[in-house]
Formats: sequence, structure tokens, C-alpha cells
Amino acid sequence: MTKLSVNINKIATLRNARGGNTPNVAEAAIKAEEFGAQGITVHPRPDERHIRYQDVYDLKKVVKTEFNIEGKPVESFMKMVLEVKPEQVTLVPDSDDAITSNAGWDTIKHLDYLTEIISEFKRNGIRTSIFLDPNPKLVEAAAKTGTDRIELYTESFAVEYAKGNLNGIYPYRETTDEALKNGLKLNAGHDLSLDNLQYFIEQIPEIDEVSIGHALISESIYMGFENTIQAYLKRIEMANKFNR
Ligand SMILES: CC(=O)[C@@H](O)[C@H](O)COP(=O)(O)O
Ligand SMILES: NCC(=O)COP(=O)(O)O
Repeated sequence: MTKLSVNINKIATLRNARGGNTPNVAEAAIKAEEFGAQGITVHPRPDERHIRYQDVYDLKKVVKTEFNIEGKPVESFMKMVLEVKPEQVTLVPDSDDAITSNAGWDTIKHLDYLTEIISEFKRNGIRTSIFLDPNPKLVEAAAKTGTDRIELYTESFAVEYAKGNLNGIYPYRETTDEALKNGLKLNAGHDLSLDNLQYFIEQIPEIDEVSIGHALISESIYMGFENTIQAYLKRIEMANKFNR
């Protein structure tokens, strides 16, 4: 059954807008788990535009489900993750000026670099995942890095699905098949929403974890945080029934 990890970056965006501590990021994580979240994801970016490094240390004290820290493995990120020791770290090749994550790793070009970093995290008992475009040609090299999982970067699926084009799923199906052949487990994320999640999981039931933030926090404005998390869990449940 696919697990839902709630990305709370945008809670921190709202908190930072006024310079105080409302909404409280740690309280949001506690509530998200109370409402059914099976994991908490954060993406502390170098400019700390939303999640700050201190938030990560504060969240470590309260997260009771799975804690997933995403980011570019710069030295400060590596140091923080090795100190916090979350259940999972997800490596993302972000450029510092990107408005959001916009690409996965070139695992062929960065094989040695990723292998070294992944071995450091695994030596410290942290499960690793690497952000990957839905391209089967990148999977064999991803497996060679020693990573536990890949995270399918789902923006292109979301864009095509919003246009009514269901064919956008095919690269994800092909990449998943290649990943399973190479002994990798699968996560997925970026631009997943209440509109597109059920179809995605129906077509790719092997996904172990989806991490969802921007749409979920936005939908919560209208539906409420608890109702929205419950709605996501229902979408996953319905998708799994489809595959029984
Ligand atoms: C890796 C990924 O897709 C998400 O972490 C995404 O980067 C969210 O980041 P922002 O909340 O900064 O858009
Ligand atoms: N890894 C994806 C994530 O954590 C959240 O991405 P988004 O739902 O904010 O686009």
C-alpha cells in the first residue's frame, strides 16, 4: 500500500511571510500525523526560503512516523542530515535559483558522486532515495549508486494529465519496470494532487511512498487540513481497490 508523506514546506512559507512562528511548523507536522499522514517530508533549500535548518532539528523531536529530508547534497545539507538521522534522505539536483525542483539526476554523469554520498548516508543507517526523471535509461546507473529507492519526478505526468492526456503515464510505467528489474524500490512526487493521484497509483501500484505538499496545502485552504489528508488517503485506498 502506497504511503502518504505530507511535505510541509508551504506551512513554513506562510510562517515566514510574517516573520513570527505562526503557523508553527512542528505543530503542523504533529497535526498532519494525527490526521493520518504516514510520513513528513521537508525540503530545506540553501536560501531557507521556507523550511529552515532549525525547523529540521525541531521536527526530528516530534515526528513519530517517517521523516524524509529532501535536498541538494551540499556540505551543510550533508552535515545536518547526518546529525538529524531521518528515516530517509532524498537527493535532489536543485540549482540554487530554481523556483522549485525542476529536474532529476543524470545518474550516468554523476554515478561516482552519488555513489560516494549515498554510501555515507547508508553507513549512518539512513535510507536513500534519488530524484529521477521518468527515463528508463537512467535506472541501471541509479541502481549502481547503491541507492535504496528512486523518486519518480511526476511533474510531466501532472502536466499531461491536466490536459487530459493519459499517455503521460507511459514513461513512468517503463521506468518503474526497469527499477523493479534492478531491485530498486519506488517513491514518487512533485505536482501530485487530489485530481491526479488516484490514476497515477492505479497505473503504478508499486509505488511505496508519495510525497505531496504544494497541492495538498493549497487544497487544505478550502477543505481543511484533516479533510484533505483524509481525501488523499481515500484516493490511495481507491487506487489499491482498483488493482485488487
Ligand atoms: C523534490 C520535490 O519535488 C519537492 O520537494 C519540491 O521540490 C517541493 O519544493 P518546493 O516546496 O520548494 O516547491
Ligand atoms: N518530493 C515531492 C514533494 O515532497 C512535494 O512536491 P510538491 O507536492 O510540493 O510538488
